Amino acid sequence: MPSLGRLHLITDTRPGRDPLTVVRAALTAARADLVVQVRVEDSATDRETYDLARRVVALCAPYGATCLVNDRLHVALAVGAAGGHVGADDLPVAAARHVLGPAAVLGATAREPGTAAAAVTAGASYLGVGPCRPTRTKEGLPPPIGMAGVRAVAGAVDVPVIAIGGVTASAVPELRAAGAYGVAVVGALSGAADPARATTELIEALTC
Ligand SMILES: Cc1ncc(COP(=O)(O)OP(=O)(O)O)c(N)n1
Ligand SMILES: Cc1nc(C(=O)O)sc1CCOP(=O)(O)O
Ligand SMILES: [Mg+2]
Repeated sequence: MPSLGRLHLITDTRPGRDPLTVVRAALTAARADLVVQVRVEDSATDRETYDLARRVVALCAPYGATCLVNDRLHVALAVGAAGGHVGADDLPVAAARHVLGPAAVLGATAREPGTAAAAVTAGASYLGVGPCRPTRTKEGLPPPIGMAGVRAVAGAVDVPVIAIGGVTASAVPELRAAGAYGVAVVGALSGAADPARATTELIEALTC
């Protein structure tokens, strides 16, 4: 399995957003270092998800960037994505690994060390850990786990920890110091006036 990119751009498909324009801009700046996770609203149909994911796979390919699909692993397989991401309401990690196969990238959400270690044992190749900080992008999340929460999970596992939730470039140094390998963002790129420049700032913070 190739090494995992440190910057994960999660598509923002809320009304009024333009996820493909943001993906294109981020790819020009991050190239092969970018992981794009196709995440859609729960109300989106499988066909809509498939159409978006197919386009993202095609955009990523010339750059050697990685495309993952959130939740809907059948869509990941159908479009030839590199893998997927699952959380507590999705397929269990072991079942997701069975569906995707041994070579796929498989992310799992974990908020504390016990579930993190269990997810790795079940087959997760990276963990999405958060919310690190307050975020308005997703409703219904538990309170932020902060840097201490990231540190606790990172100390319990030997796979990359991808910090998520309210992440900005200025927060990256403390997240790395807490053990995060990389970050996943929605608003920091989707809401940026210049997504390519914002991508460069995140990559620089992640690799300096
Ligand atoms: C990198 C990363 N981390 C966490 C999540 C959240 O997944 P989940 O808990 O399944 O919630 P939804 O995104 O499906 O609403 C993620 N998608 N990516
Ligand atoms: C989809 C998602 N999952 C989270 C979790 O903590 O599990 S936080 C989140 C949204 C992250 O968006 P932003 O970068 O705009 O804060
Ligand atoms: Mg999910």
